[in-house]
Amino acid sequence: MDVKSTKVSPVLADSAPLNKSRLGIHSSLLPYSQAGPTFTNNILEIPRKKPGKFDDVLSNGWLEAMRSSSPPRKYILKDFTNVEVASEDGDIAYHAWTIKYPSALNSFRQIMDRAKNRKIVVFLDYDGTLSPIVDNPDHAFLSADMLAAVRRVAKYFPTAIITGRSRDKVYELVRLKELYYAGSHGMDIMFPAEDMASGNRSICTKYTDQQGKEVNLFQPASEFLPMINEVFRTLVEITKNIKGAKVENHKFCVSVHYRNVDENSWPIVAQFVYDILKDYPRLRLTHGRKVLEVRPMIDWDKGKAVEFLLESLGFSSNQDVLPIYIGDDRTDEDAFKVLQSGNRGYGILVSTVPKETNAFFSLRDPSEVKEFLESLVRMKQQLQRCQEAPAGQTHIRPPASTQNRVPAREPDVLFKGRVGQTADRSRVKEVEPQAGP
Ligand SMILES: O=P(O)(O)OC[C@H]1O[C@H](O[C@H]2O[C@H](CO)[C@@H](O)[C@H](O)[C@H]2O)[C@H](O)[C@@H](O)[C@@H]1O
Repeated sequence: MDVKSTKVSPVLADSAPLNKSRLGIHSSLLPYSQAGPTFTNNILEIPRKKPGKFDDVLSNGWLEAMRSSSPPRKYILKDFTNVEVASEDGDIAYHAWTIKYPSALNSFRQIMDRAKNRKIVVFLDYDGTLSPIVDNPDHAFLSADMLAAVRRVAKYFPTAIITGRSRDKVYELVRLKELYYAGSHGMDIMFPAEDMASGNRSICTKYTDQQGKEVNLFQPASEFLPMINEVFRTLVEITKNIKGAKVENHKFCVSVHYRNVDENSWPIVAQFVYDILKDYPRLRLTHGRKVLEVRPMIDWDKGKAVEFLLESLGFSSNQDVLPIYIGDDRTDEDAFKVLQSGNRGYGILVSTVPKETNAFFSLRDPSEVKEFLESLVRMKQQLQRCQEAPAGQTHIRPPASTQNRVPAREPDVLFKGRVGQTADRSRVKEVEPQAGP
């Protein structure tokens, strides 16, 4: 990772925005916010817009991306096979997709073979990966079982959560001190000072946390803090009359949720965000699951955060480590790409529907994520027991939950150094570039 260049500035060259803010709201948006969208007889009226003027968001692909962030049940399988197959319940399509992106549970032995003599490092996304997607982002809690699984996995493997949420917010939801946390899509990383390998120390800010512990903070977008706050306030104001819209401040990025907005009003949400980005050329958009995310235009993402954390843990050598990243979202693709390049590790996409991805394996939903984490723990425990067992009694069985998923094989073939299957990179297509203003 080129963190050194980051030290100078990770910010892509760009002109500064015109800061004409008044009352905390960008002045170019005041015509909207002063009059504001209003409802007459339940019909949303937006004063400044001419009828039918959503050309920007129609032509730049935003609306299409917004719709595809929640794929229809009847999914057309055409991107990854030569034939078009329509499946009423999605099962056939899903099954065909898992040939290309096999289940990480079914492939557990393969993953463990690859982990031989390597340190597994676990990276976890939060929403849609550890907690199921729910309508209200404030109610995205971890189940007690998932919390226990994450706690156990962190006992045996370095484990980090990398999320689009703010670091504080995700910590409030997880509250496990033994994890590493990267909030704001990796733009806010906290790392215990004493554990940090020397390389990255110089680009961090020292900070003493509430418990008096020294931590290092890496915040490559810190100069954007006032701008993000201003954009947050503006977006709250201009969307306040759009029923169901919700704006969240995640410190170095802002989320505009449209999950609970009537689909007819999605163009309005999109146009508001689009107009903001026109006024703040140093900000950009990424699409998440029924959420538009406004973030600084800096060369930093979840993939860069994975590299930063691996280096901070002292695992810059590809040979010593097997990073596993589990995520469900488009923003997780940056991390999948990093692991895919040079066959460094495994990305695992969490999805109940077929999706084009840079991940290597798949899992259906958070309950399968939990099962996978538990399998990692059981495998590690078995290994430890083996190491303590008298010589000659070192047979290892895969964890019970994955035993019936793997093809029958001699139990001790595992960990005998069989080379793990090499990634067939030709199968992976580029993901759609994120739309910009
Ligand atoms: O990187 P992540 O941890 O996956 O965070 C991405 C976004 O997650 C949250 O929104 C998503 O989950 C919500 C709760 O299930 C759901 O209501 C929403 O529709 C999803 O987009 C979070 O609220 C966002 O701010 C994050 O950016």
